[in-house]
Amino acid sequence: MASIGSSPLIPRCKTESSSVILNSRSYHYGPRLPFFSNLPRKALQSTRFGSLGLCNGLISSRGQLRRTKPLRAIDKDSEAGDTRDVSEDALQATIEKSKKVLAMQRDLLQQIAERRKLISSIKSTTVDSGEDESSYEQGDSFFPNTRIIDDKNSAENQKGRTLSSTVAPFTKEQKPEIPPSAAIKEFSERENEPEIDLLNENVPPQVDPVKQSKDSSLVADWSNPLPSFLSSNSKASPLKDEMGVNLEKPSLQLAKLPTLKDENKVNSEEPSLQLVHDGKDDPLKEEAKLPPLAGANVMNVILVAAECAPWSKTGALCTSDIDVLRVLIGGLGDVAGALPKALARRGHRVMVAAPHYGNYAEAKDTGVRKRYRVAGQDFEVAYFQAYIDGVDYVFIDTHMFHHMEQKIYGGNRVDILRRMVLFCKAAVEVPWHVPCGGVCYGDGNLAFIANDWHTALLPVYLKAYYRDNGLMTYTRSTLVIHNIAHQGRGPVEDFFLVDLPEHYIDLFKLYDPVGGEHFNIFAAGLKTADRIVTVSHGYAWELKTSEGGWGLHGIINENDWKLRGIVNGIDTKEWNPQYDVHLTTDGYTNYSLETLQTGKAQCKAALQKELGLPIRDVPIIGFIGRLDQQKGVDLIAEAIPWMVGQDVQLIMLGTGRPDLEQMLRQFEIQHQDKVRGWVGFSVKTAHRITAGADILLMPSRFEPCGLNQLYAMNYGTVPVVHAVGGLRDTVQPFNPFEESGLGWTFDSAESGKLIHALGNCLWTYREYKKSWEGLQRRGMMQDLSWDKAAQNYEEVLVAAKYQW
Ligand SMILES: Nc1ncnc2c1ncn2[C@@H]1O[C@H](COP(=O)(O)OP(=O)(O)O[C@H]2O[C@H](CO)[C@@H](O)[C@H](O)[C@H]2O)[C@@H](O)[C@H]1O
Repeated sequence: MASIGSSPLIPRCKTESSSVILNSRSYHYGPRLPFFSNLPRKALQSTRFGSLGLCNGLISSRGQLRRTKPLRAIDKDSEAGDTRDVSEDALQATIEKSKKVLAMQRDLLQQIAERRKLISSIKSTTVDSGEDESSYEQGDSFFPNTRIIDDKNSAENQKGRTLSSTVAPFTKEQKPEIPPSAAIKEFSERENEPEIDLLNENVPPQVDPVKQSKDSSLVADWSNPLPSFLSSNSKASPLKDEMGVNLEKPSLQLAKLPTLKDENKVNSEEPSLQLVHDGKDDPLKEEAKLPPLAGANVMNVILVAAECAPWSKTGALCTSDIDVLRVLIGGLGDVAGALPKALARRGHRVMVAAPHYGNYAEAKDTGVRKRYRVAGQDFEVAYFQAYIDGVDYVFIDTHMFHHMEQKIYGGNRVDILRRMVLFCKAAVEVPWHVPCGGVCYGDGNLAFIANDWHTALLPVYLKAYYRDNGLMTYTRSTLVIHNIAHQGRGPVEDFFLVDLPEHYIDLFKLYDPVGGEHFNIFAAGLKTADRIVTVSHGYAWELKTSEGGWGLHGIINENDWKLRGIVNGIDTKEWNPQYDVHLTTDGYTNYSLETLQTGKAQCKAALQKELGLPIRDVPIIGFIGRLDQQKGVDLIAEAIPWMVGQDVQLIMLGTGRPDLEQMLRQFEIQHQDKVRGWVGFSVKTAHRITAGADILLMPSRFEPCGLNQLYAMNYGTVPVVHAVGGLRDTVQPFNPFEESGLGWTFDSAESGKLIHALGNCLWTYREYKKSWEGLQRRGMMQDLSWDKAAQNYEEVLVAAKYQW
């Protein structure tokens, strides 16, 4: 016989007269707790009065004991020392009343069960199975709450404390909506609560079904923008107060039931659009294994970046004079294109806010218009919005951004600064103004992720304009360092372009031997952000050194407590040889681990053909990247005489410094049969080189993370890298004795070292085919996806959330 008392959510009170374990200390019952001990044993047994009384009339809204009218009379009498029997009529009335409540309760449970069944059947037609079900017991009559408790405390729950089978089983499809971590957390909170064991299955918990169904609307609390400790999970929730501790959880579980829209996007706040982007056409979807969800950590996240693939990703020559080096960013666009999707897959509601450089077909004008003042001038801003792959994209439109996609960081220093000021001012208010799927993000439970100096003003504005004034109190900001070499430097007078209170100037002032006393946007952002992330562990360490910190190492050391290195992932949909859209024409082919040898050979021949190189079996060395000091192109230049003496082909794709571009052209002219120097920015060619080359060269002088080596390994292309920053983190050196490792590394930025590493690599390619294949396969078999990184980002965002 199932007992309602089995639900761990329902405080247990053993009601056999001899074993009543109510404890006045834990329940605050009041001074005369054992009043019912005076009741005749007969009355208790025949009417189960003890249970009814306790559970139906004696537990107050705060879980305290409250007395029903008849009991009060009894109590009074007993106080007076009168031990007369309880009035039969009063007892009967109480019993009748309780039966009615019980009937209503059952009815309600039935409704819950029906809803679950409906959802399960919908899910079973739309969701792929294949998940490991072992951790989700398939008990057929368990209330969800009970199940989770069972997982945790199975021994305890062997005692038959299960709920009536009117409730459908907790199916695996429901897993995303009832995150184990959340449930376990709630449970552990409850473990400390007093327990009352209801042995009688006829005893209803103290519930007002009308209220309960009304309070099912607490569904909104799951996505409540308030921090979770202020949300309905709190022990002090109104539900608990009104209905007794034991009834809150069923409502919440009901609230977390998946809905149709949730099927298509984990983000439960998005309405109809969910169905539109269900990813049915995505060939990867079937294979994609759902990562664990964020559970109780779910929050609203807005990633703010000056570029976002595929809409904007820098590649054109930058003529900026705001940075120490006149170079481009490119990897930032890739990260802004991929990390948000991974965060959304974990269940967060995620938006990317980026400038609207061109007319993006997917983005629709929201009609929202706002005006922002930049350096004394008003600018009107429009917001365009799209929803793709579970992510909201909000493009901030103003005439300053138009047609800048080829020169995102181009123009004179003041122009760039004005663009970034306007962008950050507009971005920080996006959660207030821009409805996505009809609902604004709001500023509660909100985390901004700003990226590099371009958006380092955002944490500063968040503080100066809002948090200092009691606004956006629950909003947090994390600043990601993709490249510390670009800092947004200028003369101190630039401070007056950023429209901040005078006393904020100190945040921006920095002195170093390179710039003297100057204005430094990155410095202010690093100091103000709640958390700092950089894109690898190695780079996190380098940033703290005077060589790697580029003048900001002092600030970074001071803020070390909030710095964390998280290695980038890659977009395994964009960069996957099996589905790469750039490998479907011109003789290229898609390939996988199984078809690696034939597929790659075909891509190699296609690449040679496309670039006019001799088509033969010779190692192809590739290089893709910005042509600048960072990427070590000069080391390649020094090694060229040695390289052309080898039987190899070298293909370089890049754009950047004019002198280095010229050098590329020159190499090609001089070594027509061996070298191709492609000056320009071509995503298609980058993909094709990655697929067709055997070796990818990355002699970067510094490399915060590096994406190309990750792409290369995913395509079975073996990297040869300078062991710095993220390159050291991600390319374990080949060990021929153990047949382990992923590529070759060299430990200082010297052409001799490069040649040595590359020489060993070529030797292995030619002489040790098995080892070579092992290297390729190990590279391809890694999980390079963003899922792990997204989980780490989530930890950072959660840490920021609870930081005051
Ligand atoms: N000519 C060209 N044509 C086509 N595509 C081209 C190209 N030149 C570069 N790319 C592409 O641009 C991206 C550059 O990625 P990197 O990691 O090298 O980034 P970058 O140094 O710009 O970014 C910074 O941010 C990223 C992201 O955090 C860090 O990985 C990195 O270390 C840091 O310097 C890659 O997708 C690459 O294929």
